This record gives sequence, structure tokens and C-alpha cells, in this order.
Amino acid sequence: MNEWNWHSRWPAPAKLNLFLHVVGRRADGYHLLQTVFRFIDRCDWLRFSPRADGSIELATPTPGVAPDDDLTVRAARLLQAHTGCRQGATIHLEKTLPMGGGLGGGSSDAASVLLALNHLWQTGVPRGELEKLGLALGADVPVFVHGRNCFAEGVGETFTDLDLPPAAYLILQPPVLVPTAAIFGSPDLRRDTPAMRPADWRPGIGGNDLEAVACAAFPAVASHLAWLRQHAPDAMMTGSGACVFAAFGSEDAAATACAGMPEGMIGWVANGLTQHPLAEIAR
Ligand SMILES: C[C@@](CO)(OP(=O)(O)O)[C@H](O)COP(=O)(O)OP(=O)(O)OC[C@H]1O[C@@H](n2ccc(N)nc2=O)[C@H](O)[C@@H]1O
Ligand SMILES: Nc1ncnc2c1ncn2[C@@H]1O[C@H](COP(=O)(O)OP(=O)(O)O)[C@@H](O)[C@H]1O
Repeated sequence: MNEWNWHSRWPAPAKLNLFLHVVGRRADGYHLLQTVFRFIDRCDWLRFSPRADGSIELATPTPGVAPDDDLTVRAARLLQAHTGCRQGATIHLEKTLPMGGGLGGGSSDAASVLLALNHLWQTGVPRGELEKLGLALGADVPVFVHGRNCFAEGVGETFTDLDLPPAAYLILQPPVLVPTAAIFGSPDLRRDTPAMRPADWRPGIGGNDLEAVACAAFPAVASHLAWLRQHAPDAMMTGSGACVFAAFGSEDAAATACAGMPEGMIGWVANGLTQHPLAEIAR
């Protein structure tokens, strides 16, 4: 893909979990999930400048995250270590996606860094290997490297690709940062939803098993969900929260509901993507 180069602005799209079931737990405490990932057209954006000194620098530190802990920096260093690459990069990250929002922003940033620098440094790591590398950074990273809307299993690393119909979503952003580990660690979490066959899933099937725990711990999530359900009964939370969303019949219908939000509520309309914008790179 020749159009992607050092001058490009690289997208890191958000995801929605169209349903999310906890079907078990691994010996190491990680939860076995079934979920459908859908990419949407709301993105963080990345730019890269080459560095001859081999170091990785983040020119735009993320508020509240030490640069060495930032998933963008960790992803770049992981790729360097994996390939023995001696080139470096300065990373410029333009954050749009809320942190701790269940939209996978940090994971998507990490995946786009892996895809972009693998291309720019010409390190030639195949996509499947990049997915495995991404898993070391977080359970959500592999799907963004994978690049297709899909039914995911395991901790989120085994994929059955899906063709999803176009959809317009209204997404509400409660003003809280939900810590994923605390939601998965709750004694109240239901962990025994029966597994389904990926081929049996259809849009509208399944709920989010993390939702009740997040709503109990964060009343703002519950109140945003209650408001959205007045307009769209199928509204649900994405990931471990905090954001909640609903599909509408058209972008106009979603925009109309958005325009009716009470003062102070933050929400926006996004369209479902047919695939990740970097899906064809390194394939
Ligand atoms: C819940 C989901 C659904 O897509 O999304 P988000 O809400 O984070 O967007 C993901 O599974 C989150 O993935 P990610 O955010 O990458 O999680 P990680 O950093 O790997 O894990 C954070 C912590 O959550 C717990 N965890 C995470 C994933 C999983 N399958 N089981 C778990 O028990 C573990 O305690 C882990 O230490
Ligand atoms: N580049 C990054 N963008 C967002 N969060 C990051 C980043 N690097 C590290 N983090 C950490 O990852 C956590 C989870 O962020 P994020 O992926 O945006 O939320 P979620 O997993 O709920 O979708 C943040 O609270 C933050 O501490």
C-alpha cells in the first residue's frame, strides 16, 4: 500500500462490542469472552517522524499516562525488540477517544503503531504474528491488528470474521473513567453465560455481562443508559464501559436523538465501518 508513508496521518478507530458475554475464566484469572467487535468511524490519529538515534519518543504525552507506560510507546518498543530494528521514531498522538470508555482507544493506538511502524521501518512482520505481539500489550489489541469486524473468543484473540450491515450509532460518553480490571474483578460479575456458536449470532442477539457491575459501581453509566433506552430499548454498554450506545435506523435518526440530549450530556453519532481503515496494510 504505497499511499501510507512517513507523511501520513494514521487512524486508530474505536470499536463497539455489539454484545459481550463472559463464558468462563482461565487459570490465570483472565476471563473467557464471546463478543462481536465492530469498528466505527471515530478515531485517534497518529503521525510519525523517523529518528536515526533508535529511540522512541512521544511528542504529545497522554494526560495521566507516563510516556514510558503509554501504549503507543510500548507498542513501538515491542516491535523494535521483536525485530531487532535499529530505527527509532517520534510519535505524535492526537487523542479523540475517551480513556476508560470501553471504546478500545489505547488498544487501537497500540495496534496502529504496530501496523504503521512495521510498514515504515519495513520490518515485514506478518499480520498474524503482529496480532500475537499485540496480545502482550492488552487483550483488545489483536482485533485492531486483525482489522476485520468479527466474532471474537478466548480473551479476544480468536476471530470469526463477519460482514456487518451499515449502521448509525449514537454513543453517549458518561463523565467517568471505568477501570477494566475492577469490573472483571467484581464478585458480582456473572461468569457462566452459556457459549454460543459464532454462526448463530445475529445483530441484536446478546447483552453485555459487564454492564450490571459497571452500572452499580458508576451511577453515571446507569443514568446515561436509562436515558438512551427511552429512545432505543436495545441500548447497551460497550466493553467494560463507560460509554453506552444504540443503533438507529439512519444517521438522521441518531442525530435527532443526539440533539435531544439533556444539557451537559456528551454524545455523538458514529457510523459502523465495514473494516479497519488499515485492514489491507501488511496483509
Ligand atoms: C472489556 C474489553 C472488551 O473488548 O474492552 P474494554 O472495555 O477494555 O475496551 C476487553 O476485553 C478488555 O481488553 P483490554 O482493555 O485490552 O484489557 P487488558 O489491558 O488486557 O486487561 C485489563 C485487566 O482486565 C482483566 N481482564 C481483561 C480481559 C479479559 N478477557 N479478562 C480479564 O479478566 C484483567 O484483570 C486485566 O488485568
Ligand atoms: N495511548 C493511550 N491512550 C489511552 N489510554 C492509554 C494509552 N496508553 C495507556 N493507556 C492506559 O490504558 C487505559 C485504558 O484506556 P482505553 O483503551 O482508552 O480504554 P478502554 O480499555 O476502556 O477502551 C487508560 O486508562 C490509560 O491508563
